[in-house]
Amino acid sequence: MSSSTPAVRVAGLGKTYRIGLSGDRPTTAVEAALRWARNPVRRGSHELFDALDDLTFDIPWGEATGIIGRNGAGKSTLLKVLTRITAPTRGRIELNGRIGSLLEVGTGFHPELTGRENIYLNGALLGMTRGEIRRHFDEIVDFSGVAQFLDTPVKRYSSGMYVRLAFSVAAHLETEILAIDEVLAVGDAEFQAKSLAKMRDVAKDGRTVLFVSHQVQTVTALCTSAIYLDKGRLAYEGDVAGALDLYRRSFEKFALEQRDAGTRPGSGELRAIDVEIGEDQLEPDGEKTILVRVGANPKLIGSYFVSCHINDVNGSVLVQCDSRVVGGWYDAATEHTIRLTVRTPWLKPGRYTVDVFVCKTGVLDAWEGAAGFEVLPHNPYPELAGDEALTKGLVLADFDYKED
Ligand SMILES: Nc1ncnc2c1ncn2[C@@H]1O[C@H](COP(=O)(O)OP(=O)(O)OP(=O)(O)O)[C@@H](O)[C@H]1O
Repeated sequence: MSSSTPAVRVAGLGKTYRIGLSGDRPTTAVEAALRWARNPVRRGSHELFDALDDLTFDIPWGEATGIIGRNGAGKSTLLKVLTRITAPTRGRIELNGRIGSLLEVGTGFHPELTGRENIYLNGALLGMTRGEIRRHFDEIVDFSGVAQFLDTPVKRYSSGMYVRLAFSVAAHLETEILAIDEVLAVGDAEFQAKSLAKMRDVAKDGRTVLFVSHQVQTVTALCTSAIYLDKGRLAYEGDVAGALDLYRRSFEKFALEQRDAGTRPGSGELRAIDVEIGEDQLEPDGEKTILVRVGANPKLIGSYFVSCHINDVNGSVLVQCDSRVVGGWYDAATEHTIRLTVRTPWLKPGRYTVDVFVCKTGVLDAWEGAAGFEVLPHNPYPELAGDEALTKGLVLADFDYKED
């Protein structure tokens, strides 16, 4: 690897999916909504969707580069294209070294083979000799902590064991470039910390790490540079702080845009007018009340229902709540304010967002990020408010729940 040529060079890279075919469908309503918002073009009889569009960038040697962007921005697709899991539709990729990867759990290993056999298989696929693999074998096994199960087929591994071994193989085999997707979040906290340290060492050795994550803290801790993708396009490349700033601002911008019902997905025959949370600061086990005011459309025949998602900061849906469960169907002839109450689960302190859907047979209105709330660290002495309780030493100050 010469330092004058970059580790990765990408020029005019694009990936277009043909959508509407089985297996290519969006998996969630929000996903469908996001696609709709990106105005897929119809070319001929197919609907084509640009998951990546005209990306051009270089990644130098020794960088740990974070790939940041909102859900559906194209982060995983970019890693899949770089690692040749999927072919690009346009453009050019230059990898000036071998690339090891850890993408979705379940890819990369052969389920019927044992841990030991998979280590050799992976090494061979990366073009390594048996001798080279043997040299790293012990450190791979030690790091992964799955020594006891080395001769067990990996299909019997838990997802945590699987990820530990897969990460260990990817990080220890001598590939010059390492591509890791969010998947590490599957492991326990201790393993995540150990993996981050390992990735930092890999970059210090002059190799290059590409890392996809929604976790702002992890990106800050690991990465030395970042690229920010927005709807499949490269919106920023540079330092981590700049990329994270854009990422944070995209949520505010998106929330503002979504207030304008005309920009939201859905048939529009009926729209939510307003969404409120009973209280915007809750205890971890507090009841979450979501009030959805829905307008009227006397021309709409039949009744509708509402549902909502509660999402964590990473955009994962934690709770889905649906008025149909309690027989909540509403007549569109008049305006209604519908109350959805979620009594469980216990939520860890942090910031949550709420998506609201007004539906009949299809989606009439999908309002992503319609409201948000904060779950506070539990105060066992509610008679003393926040700071006062802390200064009196009554509340444990070392809660581990630092959200960004
Ligand atoms: N095989 C496929 N066929 C059709 N569309 C696809 C396929 N794979 C991904 N897409 C679409 O391409 C877009 C980008 O997906 P990708 O998984 O790369 O995004 P991401 O930024 O990694 O999102 P997330 O943060 O949610 O994982 C999404 O809208 C997704 O639905």
